[in-house]
Amino acid sequence: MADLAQAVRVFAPAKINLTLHVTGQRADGYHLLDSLVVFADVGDHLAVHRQDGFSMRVEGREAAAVPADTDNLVLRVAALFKDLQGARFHLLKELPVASGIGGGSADAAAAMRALAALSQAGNAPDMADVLRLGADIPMCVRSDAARVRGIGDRIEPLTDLPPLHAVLVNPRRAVSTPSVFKALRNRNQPPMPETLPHFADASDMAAWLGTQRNDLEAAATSVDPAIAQVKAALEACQGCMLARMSGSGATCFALFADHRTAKNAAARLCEAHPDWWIKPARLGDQSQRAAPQLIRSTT
Ligand SMILES: C[C@@](CO)(OP(=O)(O)O)[C@H](O)COP(=O)(O)OP(=O)(O)OC[C@H]1O[C@@H](n2ccc(N)nc2=O)[C@H](O)[C@@H]1O
Ligand SMILES: Nc1ncnc2c1ncn2[C@@H]1O[C@H](COP(=O)(O)OP(=O)(O)O)[C@@H](O)[C@H]1O
Repeated sequence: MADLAQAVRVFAPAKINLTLHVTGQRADGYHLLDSLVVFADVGDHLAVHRQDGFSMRVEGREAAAVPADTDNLVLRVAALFKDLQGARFHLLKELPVASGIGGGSADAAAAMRALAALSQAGNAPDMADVLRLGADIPMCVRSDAARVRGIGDRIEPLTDLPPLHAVLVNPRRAVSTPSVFKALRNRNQPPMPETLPHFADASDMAAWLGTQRNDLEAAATSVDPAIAQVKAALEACQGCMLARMSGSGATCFALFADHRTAKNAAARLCEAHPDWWIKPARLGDQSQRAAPQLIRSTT
């Protein structure tokens, strides 16, 4: 049998909630959601080496706000792996923290994919324990387009979505997810239709998305009014087919017909708002890109 790999690198793609309907609330306070989720070719990068004992280093443009101790979701998810003796993590942080695009969840999910490649089968943690760490983590493990219901635990893969071109914008202001859920007025909104339509192309899909919602948008905007400014700036971009907030904010996305139009819009926004985090992105299935890549092998 081949020896286990010694080290792998993994990409942790940003999660984008194209829709986010809040359909109820459980007795424990968690909200029931119905969300169409895709992943971006923008994200964090994690390298994981086998070693005895755990250690972590966080670098990159967005590293300052990220804990590098046992509060980091990477170390917290690693602690759930049975019999794992240790690992060295090196996180390159590109995604803004507490921004509604699941950065911490994406990192935790990337650590799970890496540790699955580095450890013996059977060591993997229970999904119920993972879900308690972060409701977004299970959907980020696959990093593939999905309809997500429950509190994030009912994941149905969506295979025939058209590729989407977007611009992601964060005003560089962290928004806390619990504070947004707390500010929510209506916790019982209608779900998406039981059967989603087939989309001929990106513009067909954007038109349908326009009939759906992010039910957290008003609550998040009451927590941080800068979200309204970000959304208005995206809506004013040439070729914008739809602008909406992702997750609990503050990141908003806009959809465009092609990558060139998205890149032009991003360039203009960068000129007008040099202090914002602005990225053109391709949205869809990132599962191949997110798969662990061997750094060194003993085989
Ligand atoms: C809103 C969403 C939509 O995808 O995304 P983000 O804004 O975080 O990216 C997620 O549901 C967030 O998932 P995640 O960020 O993992 O949240 P968790 O750490 O599990 O929960 C943080 C807090 O948010 C609230 N929470 C979270 C998920 C949920 N379905 N109902 C809730 O009420 C709870 O108050 C919980 O204590
Ligand atoms: N690897 C990580 N990256 C980002 N935040 C992390 C990480 N580990 C723990 N956290 C904590 O998780 C909280 C939520 O961050 P994040 O996952 O980026 O939010 P969101 O899901 O809204 O994008 C932050 O306040 C941060 O302190």
